Amino acid sequence: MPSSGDAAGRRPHVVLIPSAGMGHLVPFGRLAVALSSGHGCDVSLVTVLPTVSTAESKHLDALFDAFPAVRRLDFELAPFDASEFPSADPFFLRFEAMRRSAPLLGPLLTGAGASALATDIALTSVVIPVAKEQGLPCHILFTASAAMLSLCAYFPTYLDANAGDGGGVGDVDIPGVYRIPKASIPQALHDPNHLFTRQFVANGRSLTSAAGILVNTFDALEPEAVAALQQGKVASGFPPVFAVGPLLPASNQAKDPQANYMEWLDAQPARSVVYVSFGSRKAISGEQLRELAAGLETSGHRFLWVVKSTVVDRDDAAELGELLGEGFLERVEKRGLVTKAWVDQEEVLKHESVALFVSHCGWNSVTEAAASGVPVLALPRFGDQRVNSGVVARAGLGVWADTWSWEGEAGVIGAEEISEKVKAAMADEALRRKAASVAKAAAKAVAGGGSSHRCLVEFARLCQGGTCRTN
Ligand SMILES: O=c1ccn([C@@H]2O[C@H](COP(=O)(O)OP(=O)(O)O[C@H]3O[C@H](CO)[C@@H](O)[C@H](O)[C@H]3O)[C@@H](O)[C@H]2O)c(=O)[nH]1
Repeated sequence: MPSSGDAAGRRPHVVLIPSAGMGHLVPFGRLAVALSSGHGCDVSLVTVLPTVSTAESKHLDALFDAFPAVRRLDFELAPFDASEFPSADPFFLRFEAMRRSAPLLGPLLTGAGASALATDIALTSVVIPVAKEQGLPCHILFTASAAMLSLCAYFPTYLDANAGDGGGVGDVDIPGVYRIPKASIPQALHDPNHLFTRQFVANGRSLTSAAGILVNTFDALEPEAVAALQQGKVASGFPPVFAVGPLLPASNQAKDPQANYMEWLDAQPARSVVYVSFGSRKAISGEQLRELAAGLETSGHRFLWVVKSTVVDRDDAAELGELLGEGFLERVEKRGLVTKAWVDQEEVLKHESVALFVSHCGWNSVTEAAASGVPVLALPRFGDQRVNSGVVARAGLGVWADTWSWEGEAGVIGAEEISEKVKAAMADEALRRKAASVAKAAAKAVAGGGSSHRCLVEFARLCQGGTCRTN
């Protein structure tokens, strides 16, 4: 039953505070739509200004237009002198600006009449203290996999237990989940003194301060990790965990009027196209791009390849043709489309011509492939993407070519290997059937009475001031 209000009949007002980057903003927008449309919550989505990219501004504008029930709560960052950090990336600068603007957040939340908050793991050190001051429960929407959440939750304990072993990190056997091999763990975590590792450990410890943790996954996709987290096997004192995914696309992507990829897909035979995309962030080097181009060419298959300037190393910011190898675009003209546009990935994955998704396994892409039943050929690059690729392989949603040699996150996979893997995955009927069954399980999870739907109901009840029955 959706919550219908507190004793005085008031609906809970959940304020969502995302961190920067499309990979984080997209699931927050989807959660906002889900909570406001079917679960009796008033929902505000904090829009941090200025946004870090035009993709973000366009995405937010399209979302608020399409879903007026989601309130826009603008949060103007206090000006600060970014030249203090000459070589910092935009995401670090955004975090620093948020940290410095934290005193402005309390009045914003009071003014909005918030009754509960949900924020990103990256912002807990900023938001949880403000929530405490305001007496508001603060939840986390974890935007990566439950496997990654369990690694994050367990990692502080793991490091404490292995402190005497020369400080290195090996395989990590997460209680109740499974053993994550060293080669899958984000590379920076191999060094316990790395800044990223210290932040990861701080994030892991902060999880127990949250009132609840939402994860964009579902029971059937990650049965071990979801159960272990919900049963408190991974870390003690863990808050309730709500597996609410796949958070469904809200069909609200900002459309690029110049882009012709849908017409191109319409003209291709059913289940003939390999869709290739590596998310919204820098994820692939120029050298890897050229190997991928050559691999796609020799595979002989049709392909739609989304190459973003932000996905290309800054040093390689050349024209596409030059970037992908001489004559490539001309040679593949009849069977390949390479675009720099922002595509509506949901629409692409649902298109009947698409047969395979060559993906970096950013978690949103994995959940979208799961919802669409398109098999994944995992080509992870950095951060959580190897852990996610392991999930993809375990669930039968795709193949992770873990025979691909591990040469660190900057390693390059050769054209021949890519070509062989693409050909094998395109010919794999059993894989196609398994991916379709994952999509059925995803649809069941989010339908009324399904596991993810029940978790959202429980979450809304908790925001209402009720008790939680999920865990
Ligand atoms: O042309 C495009 C490109 C991307 N997308 C969407 O943008 C999102 C991208 O998210 P994701 O697939 O997760 O990739 P990243 O942008 O790389 O995501 C970052 O955030 C994720 C969630 O925390 C992590 O799992 C990744 O490793 C991290 O790089 C997805 O919803 C895509 O559908 C589009 O719709 N059109």
